[in-house]
Amino acid sequence: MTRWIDISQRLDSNVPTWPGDTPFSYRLTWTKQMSGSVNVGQITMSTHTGTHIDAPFHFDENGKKVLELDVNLYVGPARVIHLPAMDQGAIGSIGVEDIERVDLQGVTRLLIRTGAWEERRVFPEKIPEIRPELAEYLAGRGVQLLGLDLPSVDPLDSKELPAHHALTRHHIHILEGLVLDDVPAGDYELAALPLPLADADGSPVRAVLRPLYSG
Ligand SMILES: Nc1ccccc1C(=O)C[C@H](N)C(=O)O
Ligand SMILES: [Zn+2]
Ligand SMILES: [Zn+2]
Repeated sequence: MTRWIDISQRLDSNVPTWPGDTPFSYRLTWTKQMSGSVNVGQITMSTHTGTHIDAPFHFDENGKKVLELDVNLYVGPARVIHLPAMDQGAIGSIGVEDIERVDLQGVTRLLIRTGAWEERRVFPEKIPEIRPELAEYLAGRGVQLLGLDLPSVDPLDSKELPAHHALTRHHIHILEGLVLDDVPAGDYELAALPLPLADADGSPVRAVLRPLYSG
């Protein structure tokens, strides 16, 4: 039995938040001393803080909300690939030509390590973006979940969110804010389940991987 590796951002008061969005906080509503029996906590956070999934309702009024998403998307085999050119500070975009060399045979969950978000404690100023035409290419190869080590699949100042929309149009679901720094490229089993939030536009997840050995 191989062990599960945590690929989630730690949620504490220092976790970076999208500029202007709700800061993360955990506090005790009741202490054990106050209640006489238990500590009871309260969390306040944006649904897009740390490692999280986007529901289509995040960017589409008629899009699915978190509870309507199929849990099967978020558990199962996943391939991790590295785009080493990105972590040299050469921030660009991720398109078909960056992925073309990768064998995507049988890959339904693709996790991309760009290494471009180096200073984890600070929200990045610029990130590589997914070029919208990549959505069609990935969908054509059977990809249904795209995960990245970035806080968004579009440029941070984008209002149109072309990559979010293109991915959704092609039935590819979005997982953001992964921590893949120490994860070698290869095949894994992934679990990154959203909470059963009935009306939500996104959800934090605890994302974990364990190596899959074939043969
Ligand atoms: N938290 C926010 C607050 C304001 C505006 C955007 C956001 C986002 O998180 C959007 C981002 N495009 C995302 O991929 O989830
Ligand atoms: Zn998001
Ligand atoms: Zn997003």
